[in-house]
Amino acid sequence: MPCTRLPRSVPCRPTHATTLLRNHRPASGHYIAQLRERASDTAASSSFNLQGSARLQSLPLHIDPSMAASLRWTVAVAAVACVLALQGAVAQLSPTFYDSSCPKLQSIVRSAMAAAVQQEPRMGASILRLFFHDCFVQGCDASVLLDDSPTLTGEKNAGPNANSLRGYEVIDSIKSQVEAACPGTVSCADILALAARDGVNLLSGPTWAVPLGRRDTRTASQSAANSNLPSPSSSAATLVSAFASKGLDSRDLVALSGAHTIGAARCATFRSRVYNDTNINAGFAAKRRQICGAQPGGTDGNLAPLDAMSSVKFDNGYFRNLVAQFGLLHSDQELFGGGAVDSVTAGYARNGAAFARDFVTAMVKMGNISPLTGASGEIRANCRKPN
Ligand code: HEM
Ligand SMILES: [Ca+2]
Repeated sequence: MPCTRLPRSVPCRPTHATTLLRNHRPASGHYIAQLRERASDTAASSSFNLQGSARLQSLPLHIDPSMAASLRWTVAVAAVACVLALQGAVAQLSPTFYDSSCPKLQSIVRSAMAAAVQQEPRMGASILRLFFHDCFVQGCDASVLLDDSPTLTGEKNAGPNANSLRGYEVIDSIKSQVEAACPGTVSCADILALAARDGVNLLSGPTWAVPLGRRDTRTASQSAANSNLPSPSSSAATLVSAFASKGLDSRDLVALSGAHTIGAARCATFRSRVYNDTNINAGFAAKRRQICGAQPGGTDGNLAPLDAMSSVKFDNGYFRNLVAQFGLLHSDQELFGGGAVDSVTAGYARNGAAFARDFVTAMVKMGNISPLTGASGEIRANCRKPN
């Protein structure tokens, strides 16, 4: 007798899901309908991630009930998804997360970013970097956007961020437009993810569907910002391990470093390279020394483009620079010149489309670092402070 009725008392719990899988026989659509109902009940009554429930609900609709094998497979998938969602074992972000709750979201972000980039092209770069510095510290949870307050030490004054990160007002302005359209619905963490994507695309880079559904943290970690964010003096091995500790491999490292195809850096971050490194084009080093004096101090804030060829165009110029020893940061040049990732860098220098493809994949991966979902965290009203 196929299992056609699930007692209402059976919750969506790991043990029960295992039982479900073991006892399951080719079943009817009725069974699936109950499983769906169970999933949405659970969603309503617990911290079950709503996206997980949406996924469960859409699963069986495409199944022909006469196909016993696929039906069994569907039940297995649904049960496993239920287990994982309840355990919070998988981050369940989805590009359609706000489709019904905030249909204008993507167009609001896009047009605000278009205005910001038109006013100052570098802003596309600055917002992209904000997203990186968010994701590497406690995950993509908008911790980077929190201001210091008497009760909270934020990340903005951490070494890698102070006098360096920029673009906070652009995020504030997008947030207030989004709040006006859909109050209390969209997280600052998701706004940042979308704005970073649009900044890249507005500077002629690729575009992609951004998985959404992150929530905002109530805490920040200045110490993690100081220790997790790689320094421009890092070696290749240090960079590889910093990225590995975030679940990103060396190919992701190289692709994501391609973000330095746009934007600028301060002398404070590349002075030592242009005065001391030997793996640098001599003429290029001499030119950059003219921007920065030999001593720290007055010229620390002077800027040079990270990509000498085209710092407002998202292309593969960054990698072509590296192959010619025109890397601006010591850490940039570490990605080419006798190390383990040379072949990846050279590949991107030859093939801009391959870079764009891998950059998108790596951005989605980076955006998946420890998001808060379900009932964790909150939807901040103001990106600068917890509710
Ligand atoms: C691999 C390790 C990385 C290191 C050591 C590094 C370091 C730096 C440094 C020192 C600057 C200049 C900051 C300043 O002068 O104030 C910078 C700028 C920038 N970084 Fe990175 N970065 C890394 C990876 C990334 C990643 C993964 C992204 C994004 C996916 C990124 C995006 C940017 C952008 C867009 C800028 C220019 C920002 C602007 O013009 O406002 N970086 N980075
Ligand atoms: Ca964060």
